[in-house]
Amino acid sequence: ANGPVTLWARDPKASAAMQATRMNAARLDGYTLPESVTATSDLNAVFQADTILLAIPTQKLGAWLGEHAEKLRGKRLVACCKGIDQTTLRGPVALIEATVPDAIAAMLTGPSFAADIAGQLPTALTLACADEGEGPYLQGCLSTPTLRLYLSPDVIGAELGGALKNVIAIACGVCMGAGYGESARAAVITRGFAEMRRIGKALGADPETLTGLSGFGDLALTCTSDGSRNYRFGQSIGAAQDFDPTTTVEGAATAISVSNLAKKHDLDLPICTVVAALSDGSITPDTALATLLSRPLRKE
Ligand SMILES: NC(=O)C1=CN([C@@H]2O[C@H](COP(=O)(O)OP(=O)(O)OC[C@H]3O[C@@H](n4cnc5c(N)ncnc54)[C@H](O)[C@@H]3O)[C@@H](O)[C@H]2O)C=CC1
Ligand SMILES: O=C(CO)COP(=O)(O)O
Repeated sequence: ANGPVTLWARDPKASAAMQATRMNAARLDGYTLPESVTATSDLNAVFQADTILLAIPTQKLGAWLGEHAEKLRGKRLVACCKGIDQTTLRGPVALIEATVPDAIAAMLTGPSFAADIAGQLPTALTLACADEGEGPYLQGCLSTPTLRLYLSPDVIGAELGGALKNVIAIACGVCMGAGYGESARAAVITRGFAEMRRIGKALGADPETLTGLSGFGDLALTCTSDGSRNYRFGQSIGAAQDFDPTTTVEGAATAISVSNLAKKHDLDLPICTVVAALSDGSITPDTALATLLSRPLRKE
């Protein structure tokens, strides 16, 4: 809404339809694009901008950045995706920093369903940027009267919160789909949050960041709402129902990355580990439950 904004999509038919109808019927039906938005499939139009928001799913981001690294040099690159890359075990900001080292990297994250933002419902997010000069600039130009951005210098904490809450949301969906109940879901949210803090500590995140919008805030939203695709994916596993494989479910891939991070850093992450196995169908919900409940009793 603060435009002008160029909205790029790979598929020329999809971008032409968006430009003509002012809607994205396939992904965000019922919402009109602001007049300031121009949809295109021409990437050169994107490279003319100084600030680029990247909403490509995390597992595809590294290759896209690598392909266009030269054109992205010196730009402000704001990652909007939430996940940990399976190949490199990096989050979106670390992927940007590794691939386009002279870009200004930032992360926009926190509790926000796309439809809520498009409907101009009140929303608060974290804008994480380690650059003290550019962070406030991005905070200002991406905030609107209904979209309130809080600034953080902690990009590691912000990218971990967004990535890990999706994994815990799958576990919560499984819990509800399998009929384990709301008390069990509350336990998963709480013990999942403990795992998030454990990973954050190992990777150098500020613990305060994980208690903010990008961590606890997004965990609260995604673990309790079937507006979340990760939660719904978990529900389908719990209820042994089919799930549309074309739906973007970042937490399934990220759970595997987290399991590998657990091995690398010698971390005990039981919920994330069972989510990785549940997501690829190698264990059932009842086996996951038995695994978690039979662990030795310990201090909280
Ligand atoms: N939808 C939501 O409410 C929110 C989504 N996000 C994050 O945004 C990211 C994207 O999610 P959505 O936009 O919701 O998913 P989506 O599935 O609606 O859209 C993803 C788009 O990326 C395109 N795409 C896939 N691979 C690509 C590639 N290699 N190059 C170019 N385009 C490619 C797909 O064709 C699709 O149009 C995810 O990381 C998600 O966690 C974050 C906050 C809210
Ligand atoms: O990140 C989101 C909300 O903050 C969207 O969650 P899903 O990707 O699970 O739909």
